[in-house]
Amino acid sequence: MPFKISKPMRFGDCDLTGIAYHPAYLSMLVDVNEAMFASFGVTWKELMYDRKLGLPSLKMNILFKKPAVYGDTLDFNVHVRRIGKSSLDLYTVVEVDGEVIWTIEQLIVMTSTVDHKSHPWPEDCRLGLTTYLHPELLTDEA
Ligand SMILES: CC(C)(COP(=O)(O)OP(=O)(O)OC[C@H]1O[C@@H](n2cnc3c(N)ncnc32)[C@H](O)[C@@H]1OP(=O)(O)O)[C@@H](O)C(=O)NCCC(=O)NCCSC(=O)c1cc(O)c2ccccc2c1O
Repeated sequence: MPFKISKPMRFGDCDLTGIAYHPAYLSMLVDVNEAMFASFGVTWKELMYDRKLGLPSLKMNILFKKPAVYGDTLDFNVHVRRIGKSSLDLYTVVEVDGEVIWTIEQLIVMTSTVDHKSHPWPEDCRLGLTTYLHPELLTDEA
């Protein structure tokens, strides 16, 4: 089962032609990633402030298939494809009324915010992420 959450397309998320502006999508994606961690009890605030850990993206591969417009509801489906020692391979499918609007392959690496080097996943994160694990969605290009 992927992690699922919905987000409204607001007026400020759109360009002058009325379709989604892609930086707004990426900003929503960060909120979605944060909500996924919160769903298994790990808050980013605690990770960053107390444990001094960060979650920068190393790689993104985005496909915009159809435009979304003001008033649409974006349904995010986040699949965990692989949990490495410090890396995390996510595949997110975003739909409006069951139609795929955009997809993103995202490689995140857990890092120390002290030296900005990679850091192994803490056990609670690894366990929580396993909830959404779909290794069958891994592709050779990932
Ligand atoms: C992220 C890096 C520190 C990694 O450096 P490096 O590659 O030297 O580290 P390792 O050799 O230890 O590898 C770690 C891990 O990554 C895998 N890997 C490395 N390169 C690749 C690759 N090209 N393709 C696939 N996989 C790769 C490697 O196999 C290891 O996997 P394991 O699972 O085996 O451990 C360094 O690259 C770096 O600093 N990059 C810059 C990151 C950046 O600036 N991103 C821009 C956006 S930042 C951002 O979005 C963001 C930052 C935050 O601090 C946040 C904090 C909290 C929440 C959100 C944040 C956020 O969104």
